Amino acid sequence: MSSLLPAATDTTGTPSPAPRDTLHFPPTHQAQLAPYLPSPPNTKPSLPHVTLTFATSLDSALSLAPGTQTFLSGPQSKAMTHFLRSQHAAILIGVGTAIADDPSLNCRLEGVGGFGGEGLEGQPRPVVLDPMGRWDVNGESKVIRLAREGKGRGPWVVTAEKSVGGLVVEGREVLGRTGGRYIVVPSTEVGGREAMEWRDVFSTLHDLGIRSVMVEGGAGVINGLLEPRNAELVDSVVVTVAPTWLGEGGVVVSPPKRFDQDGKRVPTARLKDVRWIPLGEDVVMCGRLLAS
Ligand SMILES: NC(=O)C1=CN([C@@H]2O[C@H](COP(=O)(O)OP(=O)(O)OC[C@H]3O[C@@H](n4cnc5c(N)ncnc54)[C@H](OP(=O)(O)O)[C@@H]3O)[C@@H](O)[C@H]2O)C=CC1
Ligand SMILES: Nc1nc(O)c(N)c(N[C@@H]2O[C@H](COP(=O)(O)O)[C@@H](O)[C@H]2O)n1
Repeated sequence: MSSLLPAATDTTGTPSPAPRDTLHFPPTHQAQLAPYLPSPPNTKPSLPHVTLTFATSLDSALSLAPGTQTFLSGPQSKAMTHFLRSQHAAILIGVGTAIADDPSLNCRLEGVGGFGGEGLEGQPRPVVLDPMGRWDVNGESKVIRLAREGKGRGPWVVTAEKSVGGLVVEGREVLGRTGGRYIVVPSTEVGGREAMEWRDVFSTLHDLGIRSVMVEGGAGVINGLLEPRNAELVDSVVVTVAPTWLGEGGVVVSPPKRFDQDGKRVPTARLKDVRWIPLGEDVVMCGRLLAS
């Protein structure tokens, strides 16, 4: 992933103006994040670098209520998120987020493709984990519209073998036209759902050439990745903490309880190598998961 990207020019060599929603993240702040970014060589064979990142309230909520989108990040930390997006080959979200947010999942940082840069340089691949084929991806989905406008890539949708037969043809066609596709990952039926091992999801993405993944959420995805058995898959954690309490009923980051060999309750996960970076009214906390 690049840091200095060539400016897009028109046929006369004049730089094209960047869109109005273009974001800027200063180099001094970029340098503070550097230790947590993907940098080759990746030490995990056949797996990408994985960064777990999200914005949370002081009561650990990602949004006010299920099915709703809540803006927590201030302007500076939003620009930080887009800088992170520019540094990863893919952004992954769960289907709950795709349905609730209709997200853009592109990078709007100054200098990336579609935002002053050439082609799709620096644009990550959106990946939606949708084992049951619940996401109605269509021509009006924001991620598709942006891909059509050259401001992002077409999404890859990770689904279960069992769901393939039920996928609507329009979804397939819409994905195909923007360079997106469905990807099948092995799954096991658990309580009527198709559960996937995160190792299988990431190794499939690695097989498809993806060397770094920024996992943005939502709660189901994050809580699963914070389970001790998945800790070794996560390389960095970058959390934006916003100075607000959303109140009861929010969608919260709170991974399952953990017990030691004697059945005594212990913390589920903890970070090491922690750095706190104040950005506007928010604080961005970076770290690495302690091995369990
Ligand atoms: N503040 C922030 O930074 C962010 C906030 N959000 C917010 O989070 C909320 C959405 O969170 P949530 O509802 O938890 O949804 P998620 O986006 O976490 O999606 C959860 C779904 O993903 C699928 N999934 C997750 N893990 C697995 C697995 N191991 N194997 C197979 N499938 C899996 C399941 O789909 P299925 O149900 O089909 O089995 C599951 O129900 C929204 O309100 C959104 O706005 C989201 C991202 C970031
Ligand atoms: N960093 C961050 N801060 C917030 O306040 C958020 N609500 C989110 N949500 C994540 O970003 C996606 C929406 O942004 P785009 O439309 O893709 O620009 C959303 O789907 C979550 O993944 N993130």
